[in-house]
Amino acid sequence: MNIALLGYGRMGKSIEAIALNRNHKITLKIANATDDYDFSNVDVAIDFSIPNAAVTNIKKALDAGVPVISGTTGWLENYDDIINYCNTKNGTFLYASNFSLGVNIFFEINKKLSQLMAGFPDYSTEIEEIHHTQKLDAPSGTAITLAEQIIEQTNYKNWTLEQPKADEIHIEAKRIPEVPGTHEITYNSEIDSISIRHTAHSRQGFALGAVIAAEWIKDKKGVFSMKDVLKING
Ligand SMILES: NC(=O)C1=CN([C@@H]2O[C@H](COP(=O)(O)OP(=O)(O)OC[C@H]3O[C@@H](n4cnc5c(N)ncnc54)[C@H](OP(=O)(O)O)[C@@H]3O)[C@@H](O)[C@H]2O)C=CC1
Ligand SMILES: O=C(O)C1=N[C@H](C(=O)O)C[C@H](O)C1
Repeated sequence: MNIALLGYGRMGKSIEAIALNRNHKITLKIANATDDYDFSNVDVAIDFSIPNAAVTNIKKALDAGVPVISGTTGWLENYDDIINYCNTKNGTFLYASNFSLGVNIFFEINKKLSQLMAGFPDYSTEIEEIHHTQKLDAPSGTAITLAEQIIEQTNYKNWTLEQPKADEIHIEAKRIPEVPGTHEITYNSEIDSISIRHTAHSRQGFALGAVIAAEWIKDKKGVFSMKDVLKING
């Protein structure tokens, strides 16, 4: 399979290593907006760039009729626009705030736990995410997905990085050198606390998940999620 890497930073390089190891070729690398987007020899595009570049990168791939997966976070205010654009072009698109198998299992645990906790209003919910100091966005895309899952199951209406109101989930975003990504959800009452945590030990899981998603999506049409790729029921 011929892959375009839209973004060639930490994730782009990790994806390249795994893709080559799985006998794929990297036939296009875009490192900034002025590069030549020549998709003529590309089967799938993988976007791990920066929040300001993701929308343009995704649209350029869709314009070229190339299936595109995006792991870039911090651009989701434009998600609906991208879905409409993809459908108009009869294209193929998949976004995931987190491509690792472990976090996608963790998402299911989060959903189940929040369903259970919805019946126990003495507990309040908070989310902590920890990432490396180069990360441009806060909170992480993964923390937003976790918060949205909880909001769907409970009386919480929103999330906030600030001091939370009663109907808001507080997300604490910590930046510590070299941390690949840690997410913890805690339910606190006066009596006790219940926590679930996912800790990434490296970027390997994100990169492998992205390559597996690219292999899966290559010949498909439509809009997909990692639940489709990993065949998660829930
Ligand atoms: N969904 C998931 O599983 C994961 C998502 N991510 C997300 O992926 C994104 C990338 O992360 P990471 O690799 O660590 O970040 P990096 O900063 O290491 O890489 C991003 C790269 O994109 C480059 N870039 C700038 N402008 C453009 C452009 N117009 N087109 C293409 N590339 C451009 C940057 O170049 P320059 O430095 O010169 O600006 C940089 O090299 C982030 O949004 C992060 O949150 C990260 C890990 C997992
Ligand atoms: O920027 C990162 O590094 C990561 N970003 C993603 C996010 O924002 O959730 C996924 C992972 O946690 C690493």
